[in-house]
Amino acid sequence: MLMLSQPIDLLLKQWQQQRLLTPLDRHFALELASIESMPAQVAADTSVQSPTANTENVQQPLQPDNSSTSLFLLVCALLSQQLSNQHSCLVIEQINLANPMAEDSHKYAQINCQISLSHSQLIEQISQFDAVGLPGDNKPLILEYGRLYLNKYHFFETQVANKLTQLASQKISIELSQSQLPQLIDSLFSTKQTGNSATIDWQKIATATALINALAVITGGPGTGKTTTVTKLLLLLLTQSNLTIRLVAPTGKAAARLSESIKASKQRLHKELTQLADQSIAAVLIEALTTIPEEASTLHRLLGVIPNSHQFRHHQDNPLRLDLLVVDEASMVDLPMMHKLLSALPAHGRLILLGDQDQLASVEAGAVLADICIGLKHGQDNMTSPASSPWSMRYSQAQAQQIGQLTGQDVSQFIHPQPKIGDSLCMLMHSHRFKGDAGIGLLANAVNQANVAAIRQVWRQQHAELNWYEHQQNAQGDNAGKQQLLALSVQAYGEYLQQVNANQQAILSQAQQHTDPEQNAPIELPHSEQAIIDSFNQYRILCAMRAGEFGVEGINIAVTESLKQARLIHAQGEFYLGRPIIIQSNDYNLGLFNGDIGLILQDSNKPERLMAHFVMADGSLLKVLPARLPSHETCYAMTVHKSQGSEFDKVSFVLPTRPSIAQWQLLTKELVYTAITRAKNHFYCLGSANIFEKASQQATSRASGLAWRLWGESQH
Ligand SMILES: Nc1ncnc2c1ncn2[C@@H]1O[C@H](COP(=O)(O)OP(=O)(O)OP(=O)(O)O)[C@@H](O)[C@H]1O
Repeated sequence: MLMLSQPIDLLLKQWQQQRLLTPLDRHFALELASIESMPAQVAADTSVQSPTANTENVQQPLQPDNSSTSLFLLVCALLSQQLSNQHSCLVIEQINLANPMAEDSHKYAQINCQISLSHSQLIEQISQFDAVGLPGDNKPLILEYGRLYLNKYHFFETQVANKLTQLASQKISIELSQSQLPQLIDSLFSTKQTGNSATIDWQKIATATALINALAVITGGPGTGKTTTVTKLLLLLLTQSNLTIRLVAPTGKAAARLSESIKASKQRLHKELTQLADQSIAAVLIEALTTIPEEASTLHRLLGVIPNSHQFRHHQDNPLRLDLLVVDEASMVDLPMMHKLLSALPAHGRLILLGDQDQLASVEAGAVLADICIGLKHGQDNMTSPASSPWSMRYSQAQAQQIGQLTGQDVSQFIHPQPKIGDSLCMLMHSHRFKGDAGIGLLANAVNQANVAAIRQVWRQQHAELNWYEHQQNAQGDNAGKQQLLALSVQAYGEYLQQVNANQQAILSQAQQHTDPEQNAPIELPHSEQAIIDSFNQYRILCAMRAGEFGVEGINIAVTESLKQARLIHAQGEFYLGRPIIIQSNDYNLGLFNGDIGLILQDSNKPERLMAHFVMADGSLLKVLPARLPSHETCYAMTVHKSQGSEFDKVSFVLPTRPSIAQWQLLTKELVYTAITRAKNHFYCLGSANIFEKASQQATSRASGLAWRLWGESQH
């Protein structure tokens, strides 16, 4: 069955040493082998270094190995490797039989293992193992349609698919003859605002979608009007009935931004409504507008964290008390979290998912939002070029008809014989932020379509809002691009640090005037804490990598040094005035979570004391003594992953100079797209054209059966 250069247990160890497997992957395989009642000499822990383990780059002759134990260990190691890389399962057909442990990008890897079976024979062999069962079996591994799962992930995936399909099938009936809804919709979506009455107004259709379906998934890139649309549709829903609505996002930062966006959108809408010609309609809408909630919380807070437990207070048997849940930044929600969220939804609960399907997938397993949307990829059936295929809606006849009645929009061209969950989906494609020929929008689109010619053209056009810093040596032997990046960063963070320093000066001069602290009047500071935090959030350096000179670690050190030289910071101790920090673990007692960003500032109530200042999801300010902070690091630069759900006026994106094989796996088009779309007005990139272009062509693919469960055979 196998051809091996060494016994499998030694090979597992070798792959671990070569970092193709993690220690966990290897132990997972060995542990399962013990359940499978494999021979002791193989199943036993072989963690002691074996003198025969061959890690040299020498090709050993392959020997046949027909033991099912060896095959089982190999398959378990491959499954665990997939799970470590955020896949939900191992797709047997995708195993490279000629060299199963070789990485895709590592074409010349030495061959030390081959599987001498066809994929279908391999599936048959795997199904014979004791530890492998069929869906519903109480076995550690589940094999279904050629996908091998850990039982737990199979359960999550089937539950998520079932709940989404069931929600999508729940229609909300509207008695149109007695409803004011069509007039209300018309009043909210005037042609003046959408600009062009001849084209389809997808925001209007997204609104109708959420009015008539218990599940609505509204997706689109930055500035396509997701928040504007959801505000309007909440308004319409609230004119119909009193609903308990909750707004959530995966992180505190994203929740705070959702709150801000909803508030801003309500204000804009209020202004528009006061100008409506029909005063009676305006009165109905303005009244409902005031009842739209503004406060958003994190998913964790909504579900009720139980400290030191993976369980939440709300679940299937203690559902959430709400009628409608709006989840923003849904692309960040991983498979286990989506399962927990859907299980906690009450039976009558409606769900609206908002997000950008093209952004980075969740940090943990799965790519739930992308899997939900994949059925809208036109031409997906032949899978020729999924990255660049266009999106196309997929409606049932009844849905198209109802949309027509509610909005006056004709979507009959999108009627599909097998709409599946398509009736619940609506994609907004027109960005109102990056208008026409704005460079950031054009670059984001070109990357999204993995279109190298278009990427080159956008850079050639020399848009004012796009700047390229090349990794190249200058006469002094320094990296010229990096020097430019550091100069820009000193200038950009300089504005924030000048405010911090101006406050310090004000405090010092006050202290000099009043030597008796008892007599100190409250100090009038030139800049409020909020203004300082807003100033810091104007600019951010986003790195593709964590480690190395051009990773978060190296860039943070370099920026700190440059700011010191510019005398903008006086970084003597660990906690110096103005140091930005990012939290790296959850502290439920303090209410701080992984990814929260804080600034070390003087406490306005007690200026002699430095405190870490955080803006919470509800917009309030949390001050924490530095000594009490959970693990954290400096945050002039952060990873693109951690920047999801945030936006900055200016963004610098840093690519590595010579990525390793492992680093190449992280350099994907979703990463580049996410970095670009964090920038509102200026995008700077430090890199090399070939790395930028190659990364833009690498689409993330997460093995999962969710798309197939939701959309059927064409996504198999
Ligand atoms: N139909 C429209 N016509 C004109 N401007 C619009 C329209 N829809 C939204 N906008 C404007 O576009 C901007 C972005 O809208 P909005 O915040 O709703 O987008 P979003 O998709 O939620 O963005 P983000 O990706 O930042 O969450 C806002 O200034 C909004 O007023």
